[in-house]
Amino acid sequence: MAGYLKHQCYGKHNVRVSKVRRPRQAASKEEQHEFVELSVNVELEGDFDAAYTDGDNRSIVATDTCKNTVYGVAKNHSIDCPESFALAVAQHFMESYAHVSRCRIAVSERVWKRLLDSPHCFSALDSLKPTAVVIIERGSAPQVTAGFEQLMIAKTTESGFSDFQSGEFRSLADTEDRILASEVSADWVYSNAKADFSKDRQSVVSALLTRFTDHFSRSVQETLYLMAQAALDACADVQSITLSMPNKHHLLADLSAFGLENENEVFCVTDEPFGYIEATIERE
Ligand SMILES: O=c1[nH]c(=O)c2[nH]c(=O)[nH]c2[nH]1
Repeated sequence: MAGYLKHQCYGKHNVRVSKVRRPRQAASKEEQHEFVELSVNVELEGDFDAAYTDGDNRSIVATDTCKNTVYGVAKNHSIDCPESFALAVAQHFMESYAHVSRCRIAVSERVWKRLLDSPHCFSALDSLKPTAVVIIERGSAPQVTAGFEQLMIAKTTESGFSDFQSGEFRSLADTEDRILASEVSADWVYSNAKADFSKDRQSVVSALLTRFTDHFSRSVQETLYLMAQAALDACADVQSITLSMPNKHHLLADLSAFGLENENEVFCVTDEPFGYIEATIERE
């Protein structure tokens, strides 16, 4: 054979699981349901070389078993947040299979919110998607990363972009008043796995949003940096945070051909191409 097996990793992706909790209200006989839905990626590394090189499957935990493990852990544990569920699944694999050296569990949540006051009807219109990744290497403490995707935010003033490089291909004019819109993704890394994940999640999101509103933005880059610093200030257990803030352009529509003035009122919304802006801020 011309090559050797340098790296291998396998598991099951997009294992979708939902869970209903049916606590009975003390005061009434009505059940007030709670509903959570997660999509889970399982990846295992370890002593599986022979399956690749010799067709020897004896060490393989079937990906079907990986899928079933997600359902089993969902049955045996309450699903309080993506972080604690990812930890429980990762710990299950590490405790059950001594030849697994590293387990990575990535979870993303679809948030179902109670519809009106119904005890059992929900809607999932909310855009923010909580995420978590837990990695356990044998002999090391779990490494927990929490985050979210698809947080749509915009400000219709208090944003400008000026004094940037002039060059052969610059056409964009300086502006002191524009729309700033983004679909934010965040990942924050914990310094330990014993943090209060649910409380910290609320604090991080609230700090990010508050900072977004409270200043004149000179660029997406500056706003991203200020938001990330606010998140670190809000949560002592967070070691670093990565924010990705694509600039979803709202460009002033040129209505001059129709004899119409456009006083920062009507915009062309473009999905593509978009500005890509990302940074990681690490606690000093
Ligand atoms: O906040 C911004 N940062 C950029 O780097 C950039 N580039 C651009 O065309 N518009 C913007 N806006």
